[in-house]
Order: sequence, then structure tokens, then C-alpha cells
Amino acid sequence: MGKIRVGFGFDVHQLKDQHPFILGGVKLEHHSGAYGHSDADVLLHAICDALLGAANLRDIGFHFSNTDNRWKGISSLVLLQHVLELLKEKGWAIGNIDSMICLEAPKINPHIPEMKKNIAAAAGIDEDDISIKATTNETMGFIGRQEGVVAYATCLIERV
Ligand SMILES: Nc1ccn([C@@H]2O[C@H](COP(=O)(O)O)[C@@H](O)[C@H]2O)c(=O)n1
Ligand SMILES: C[C@@]1(CO)OP(=O)(O)OP(=O)(O)OC[C@H]1O
Repeated sequence: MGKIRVGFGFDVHQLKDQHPFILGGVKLEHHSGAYGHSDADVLLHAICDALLGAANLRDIGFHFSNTDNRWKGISSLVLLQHVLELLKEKGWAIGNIDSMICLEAPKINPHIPEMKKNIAAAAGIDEDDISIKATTNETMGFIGRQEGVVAYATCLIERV
């Protein structure tokens, strides 16, 4: 086996009423949604940061500034594709990704297969190499009050 590295990513976005909610590239039916410069997909942003961190390539805001109109409203699946190109240029391939979404509602479990499919397609990896999990915050804090959504991700990358 060649050189391997691990990475870690975190993201948080505010939830606003009557706003689209995109998570893992899936549009969720919900009364509120994540707000940001892009489509505010916290799961994909955490995954992008884990991958960039593993490759020591700074972070998502360094590559895709939230003051740059090119990224306004953009699908974070496109950002993930860009991140993959950056990793490839440095000779890295993804081993696996694990992630956790912290969200009070709606339930994420029914959407996980579609999220995995979207991420696998954008990152060019097997669905089996992507794990997505979810937890509520047991009604506590800003997540519990449904004011925000958080995601964490870890990954392993290997030299090809
Ligand atoms: N937004 C969410 C939150 C949780 N889940 C699933 O429910 C299980 C129980 O959640 P607790 O926070 O009460 O431990 C959790 O393990 C997930 O499987 C979900 O789908 N969507
Ligand atoms: C994705 C970017 C760029 O559009 O903006 P946001 O959608 O606001 O997301 P965030 O995780 O706050 O910052 C990263 C930015 O690069």
C-alpha cells in the first residue's frame, strides 16, 4: 500500500423558513432549509474540507470564496468535483469517507441511499466507500431549536 492520510471536516449552516434544503445533493421537503452563498449543503462542505485537509490543500473557503459570484447558488456537488480534481493533481485517491449529520428534523435515514449515490457519482468512488449517519441533538442548543444544521466528515486518502 502507498502512503495514506486522514482528514477531518466540519460545517454549520443556519436554517431559514421557506428556504430550499439541499443535503447530500438531495432536495429535502421541509419547512426550512440551509442558507449560504452556495446551495449550503453542509454534508458536502464537511466532506470537501475533510478531503482538502487530508491532502493538506487548505479549506473550502480558500478555493471557493463566499464573495465570488461564480459560486453563488452553486450545487456543492460541483464543488466536490473540483476538490477531486485538486486531489488528483496531487496524486491522491479517496479510500473512504465517513460522515455525521446533526439535525433535529427531518429524518435523514430515508434519503441516505440517494445521497450516497450523488456523492459517489461526483467523487468517482463506490457507494460502499461512503458512510452517512445522522443524529438529532436531543432538542438541545441551536440544532435542537432547529436554527441550524451541522455535519462532520472524516476520510482516508491514498497515494496512487
Ligand atoms: N435528522 C435525523 C436524526 C436522526 N436520524 C436517525 O434516528 C436515529 C435516532 O436519533 P437520535 O438523535 O434520537 O439518537 C439516529 O441514529 C438516526 O438513525 C435521522 O434519520 N435523521
Ligand atoms: C461554499 C462557500 C462558497 O460558495 O459558501 P457557503 O455556501 O456559504 O458555505 P460555507 O461552508 O459557509 O463556506 C464555504 C464557501 O466556500
